[in-house]
Amino acid sequence: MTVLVTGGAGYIGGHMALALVDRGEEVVVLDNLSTGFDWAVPRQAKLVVGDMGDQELVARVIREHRVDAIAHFAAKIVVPESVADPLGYYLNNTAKSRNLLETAVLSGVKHFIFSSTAAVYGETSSEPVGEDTPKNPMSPYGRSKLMTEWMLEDAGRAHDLRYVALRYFNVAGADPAGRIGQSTPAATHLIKVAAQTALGQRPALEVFGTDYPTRDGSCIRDYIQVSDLANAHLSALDHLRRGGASLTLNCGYGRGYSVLEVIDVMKRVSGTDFPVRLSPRRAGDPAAIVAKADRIRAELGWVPQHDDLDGIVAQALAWERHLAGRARAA
Ligand SMILES: NC(=O)c1ccc[n+]([C@@H]2O[C@H](COP(=O)([O-])OP(=O)(O)OC[C@H]3O[C@@H](n4cnc5c(N)ncnc54)[C@H](O)[C@@H]3O)[C@@H](O)[C@H]2O)c1
Ligand SMILES: O=c1ccn([C@@H]2O[C@H](COP(=O)(O)OP(=O)(O)O[C@H]3O[C@H](CO)[C@@H](O)[C@H](O)[C@H]3O)[C@@H](O)[C@H]2O)c(=O)[nH]1
Repeated sequence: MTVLVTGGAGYIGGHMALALVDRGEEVVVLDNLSTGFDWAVPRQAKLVVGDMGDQELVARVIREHRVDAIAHFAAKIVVPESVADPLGYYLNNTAKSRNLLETAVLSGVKHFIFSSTAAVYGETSSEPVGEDTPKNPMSPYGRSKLMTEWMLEDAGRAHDLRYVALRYFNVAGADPAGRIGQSTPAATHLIKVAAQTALGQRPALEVFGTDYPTRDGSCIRDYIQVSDLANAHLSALDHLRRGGASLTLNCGYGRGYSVLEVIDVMKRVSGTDFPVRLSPRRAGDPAAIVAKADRIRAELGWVPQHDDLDGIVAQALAWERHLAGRARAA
């Protein structure tokens, strides 16, 4: 039995590939390396460089590696970029996921885990947000992912395929053992950008919007540590292999931090008082989004091990230092 990890050369997929090989699973990664890195794939996993929408290639990989489960991470993920290039996002995230799903069904793969996102909810009035909250995505990125959830739901009804769609909130931090982390140099994620700024790689950190209806005017997010998230996928895989029913679950800790609070933590943990600039709002950002996080614990027995913002920030900093060392050595 082999798990096919699409997007396994990327940030979260790479942590999943690592978690799988750490527990002795056979892993094949399929990645087009558009934002991923071949060196991020654990050496015990096989890397196939290619596109997840390429049905002939995917069918061959499934056959040759006797794939029994697909963990589908491959996507374009930048919210403002999706506002500027919606059709590119619908092609990569929705149309190619359709192809992947069809190949899975035709090839007899029965277990599918999908990287969905809190961005499917959009602006919400209820806080925290439960899975049944009406979906109102504010960006093409969020819509591209919601459409894939719908395809999964329909395909699960029509075919012999069960799935777990995990709606991640804001993923951050790095492998606690320091083996991998978030490596995209142009990443837009707050904690990554704050770590780069603390290390002097960026002149200042911009706060996008300080006039939101939140406790300090900046946006509130639920930051989940990346290996905790990978472990949730392992539990989802075990659930499906046990014959468990299809599920759609939030992945977050159920607690929100504002942008300004995250900056304070980064300043304290790094010991640097880096420059911060107050800037206008960024397109497509909801004011606050925090997970109602009990269903995943009940359904999968998931118990987070790294629910600690100081620790998450310290891991992000350590990984950024590691990347700087790599760049100097190259
Ligand atoms: N980072 C977050 O905070 C976050 C939050 C919610 C959901 N997600 C979801 O998690 C998944 C992984 O995100 P990430 O942060 O690791 O991003 P990432 O950019 O690091 O990883 C995505 C990977 O997919 C690959 N890829 C993209 N399109 C492909 C294609 N057509 N064929 C093959 N490979 C392709 C890229 O090369 C990259 O390695 C995505 O589906 C994203 O929507 C991420
Ligand atoms: O330099 C920065 C970067 C971000 N932010 C703010 O920080 C918050 C978090 O932003 P970011 O880290 O970019 O994450 P989100 O836009 O919330 O989106 C992430 O989290 C979503 C789930 O909530 C995922 O779907 C997306 O893929 C992922 O990018 C937002 O209010 C941003 O405006 C800043 O103020 N300055």
